[in-house]
Order: sequence, then C-alpha cells, then structure tokens
Amino acid sequence: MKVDQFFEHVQGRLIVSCQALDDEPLHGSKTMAKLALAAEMGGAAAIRANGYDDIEAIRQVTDLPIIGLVKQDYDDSDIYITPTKKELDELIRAKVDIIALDATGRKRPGNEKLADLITQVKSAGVGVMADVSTLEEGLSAASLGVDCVGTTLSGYTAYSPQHTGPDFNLVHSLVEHVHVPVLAEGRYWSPEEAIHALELGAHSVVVGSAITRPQVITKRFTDQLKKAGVEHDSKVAGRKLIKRHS
Ligand SMILES: CC(=O)N[C@H](C=O)[C@@H](O)[C@H](O)[C@H](O)COP(=O)(O)O
Repeated sequence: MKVDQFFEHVQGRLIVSCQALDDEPLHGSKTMAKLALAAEMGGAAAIRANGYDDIEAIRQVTDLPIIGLVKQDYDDSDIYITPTKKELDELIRAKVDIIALDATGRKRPGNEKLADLITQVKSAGVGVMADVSTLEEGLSAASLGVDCVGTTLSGYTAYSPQHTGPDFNLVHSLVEHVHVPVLAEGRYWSPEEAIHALELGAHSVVVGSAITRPQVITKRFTDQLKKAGVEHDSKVAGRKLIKRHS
C-alpha cells in the first residue's frame, strides 16, 4: 500500500500491535499470525509487528497493512526499536508498509544518525513512523521528513513523564505543533482512552498489551484483586473449585 493510502486507510481507526519477545509465553510467528487474524476479525485497520519472521507469517493470513519494527539490543545504546541500518534492511526486505524506528534524541548504536536512517527508508519508498517520547523529539523527527510520529516511547525514556496511563498531553501537543499525522500509542487500555486520543486529534490509535499480551492482562486483574483485599487463600479457593466440579 502506498504511504498516502495507508494514512487514509487507518484514519480514525485502531491499529493492533502483535508482538511477543522470546521471553514471553506467546512468542512465535504462528501465534503472532493468529493474533493478527483475530485483530482483523475484530476490525483492526493495520498491524504493528516485530521482526522479519513474524511479519512474513502475518502476511500469510491477512492483507492488512503492516507497520514493521525490529527490536534489537546493542551494548552501546539504550535504543532498541529499529536502532540501526541493519534492522532497516531487514524491514525493507520484509516489504512492510511503514517502518517504525526510535526517533528519540538518544545516542544510537555505532553513533549512526537518525537523519541517515530516515533517508535510507525514504529512498526505498517506504513510510517512516517516528517513535518519540517528547514534543521536541516529534518536532525534530518531522523536520527530518518522517511520515508520522507516535507517542510510543513516552514513559520509556528517563526524561519523559512516567505516566501509568496514556500520555494525552503529548498527543495534544504533537497534534498542535507537528504537521504530520500523530499516532497515539503506549498504555491504551480502554476504548474510552482510544476515543479520547482521537478526539484530541490523533490520526489513529495503536494498542498492544491490552489486546495481545494475556500475561499482562491477567496481571492487571490479579493486582486489582490483591489491592482490593478480596483475593482468597489459593488452597481454599482451589478446594472450593474442585468441590463445585465434583
Ligand atoms: C515501549 C515499547 O517497547 N513499545 C513497543 C513498541 O513497539 C511494544 O512493546 C508495545 O507493546 C507497543 O508500543 C504498544 O504499546 P502497549 O503495549 O502499551 O499498548
């Protein structure tokens, strides 16, 4: 899908992030493809996915456009979302519609420059999503020619606000000051929060964990039960369960 078509297609809609790293129970391309198919059945407009194998598997089951990234750690940098040209090559090979990369002001591995990475993506005819954590980073990325900015990294850099929920202030200020579409992403847990971001002017909303990370969803329930002080002793609860089924 051409970059303009992509933004037309996702406007006012939900994008579902289907990702599980190798320490997560749902890790594996077959599972990510199933999650993407489920997201499509639920009405998602696009998928955000990590790595060549997951992207290939997802493409086998759905024609939805894909925002691709590669998570990769390097010793000399805190940046892990599509940090270097090597990961860009992988995503260009995977023929994703949009490449998401960390566009924070932090030092990149091997001192590579964000501007050079953006040039590489653009010259391959692929769109760029700049994952940022502050307004300044959004402005700077937009001036380098990215196609959209995402609030993805707010709360994940030391100098950005450490909210427990979505960073609506950042959505609002990016919408006000940046001339490219703003994708609201990061800690969206309810349809009401997604609607609020769209009302603030976000182009689309990206939701991950609340839909595709069952261990995180489960923990939200168990944490709330503990906090409310209503959790029973597990042995007693287990015995009751057995009795009820016998
Ligand atoms: C900070 C970071 O590494 N974010 C990653 C970016 O691709 C993903 O792990 C998140 O799941 C994604 O941003 C969606 O956010 P949430 O899972 O909160 O809905």
